[in-house]
Amino acid sequence: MENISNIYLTDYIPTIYTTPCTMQYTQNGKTIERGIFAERNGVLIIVYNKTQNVLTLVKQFRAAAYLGCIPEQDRKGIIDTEKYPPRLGITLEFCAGLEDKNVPTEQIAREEILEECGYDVPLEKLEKVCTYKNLTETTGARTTMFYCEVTDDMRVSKGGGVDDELIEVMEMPVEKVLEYANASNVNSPMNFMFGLQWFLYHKYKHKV
Ligand SMILES: Nc1ncnc2c1ncn2[C@@H]1O[C@H](COP(=O)(O)OP(=O)(O)O[C@H]2O[C@H](CO)[C@@H](O)[C@H](O)[C@H]2O)[C@@H](O)[C@H]1O
Repeated sequence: MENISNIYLTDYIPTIYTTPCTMQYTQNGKTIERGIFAERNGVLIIVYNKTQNVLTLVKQFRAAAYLGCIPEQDRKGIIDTEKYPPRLGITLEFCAGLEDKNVPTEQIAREEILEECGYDVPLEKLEKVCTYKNLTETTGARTTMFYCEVTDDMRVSKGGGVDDELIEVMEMPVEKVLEYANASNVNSPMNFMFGLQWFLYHKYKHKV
């Protein structure tokens, strides 16, 4: 996973995943401009394997998380990977994915669990938690969070993602996840911290 080299930034190349734009509006007579990096809506699934009593998480290299570790003055040309090793961009997250098909959100979530974590779950196993905004100022996209309990017999593959995804599935006892999340610097997104808090409060306290 960390075999990453030849990293450099280019001008923005349009993709179907992100749309940068500027919104202008007049508020109380004053013209305001706001830069927006619109992105697609997505799903996040807290997967708990109740045979093993572990949370099923995913580890992967995230380009934006890596970029955030590099000061602006060192972003020109080929990035110095001795100074900024690619492991800085490896994050631990809940299973997640973008709503890139015109099918119900539950179906997107089911497919992400299969592709990333290797569990084939019936739709009725998915418990919708809530839908929330990712970042209100920069993207405005929403994520629908689900909770899903799985058992060993639902495993049909190793998971690991599809196409250019390179995902390592990490099945961790809750105590280990808590140890990780209690560090002063955590290489995980806000939705991981939120999902973990939700799980502890609504599910885990009833299990111990
Ligand atoms: N910005 C981008 N530029 C180019 N290609 C891209 C891209 N984002 C995705 N892709 C392509 O789409 C593929 C599938 O992505 P997924 O649907 O699995 O979403 P991902 O797990 O990256 O999380 C995504 O969805 C979750 C849930 O909303 C978010 O938390 C997370 O930030 C978001 O990356 C990637 O392998 C990549 O090829």
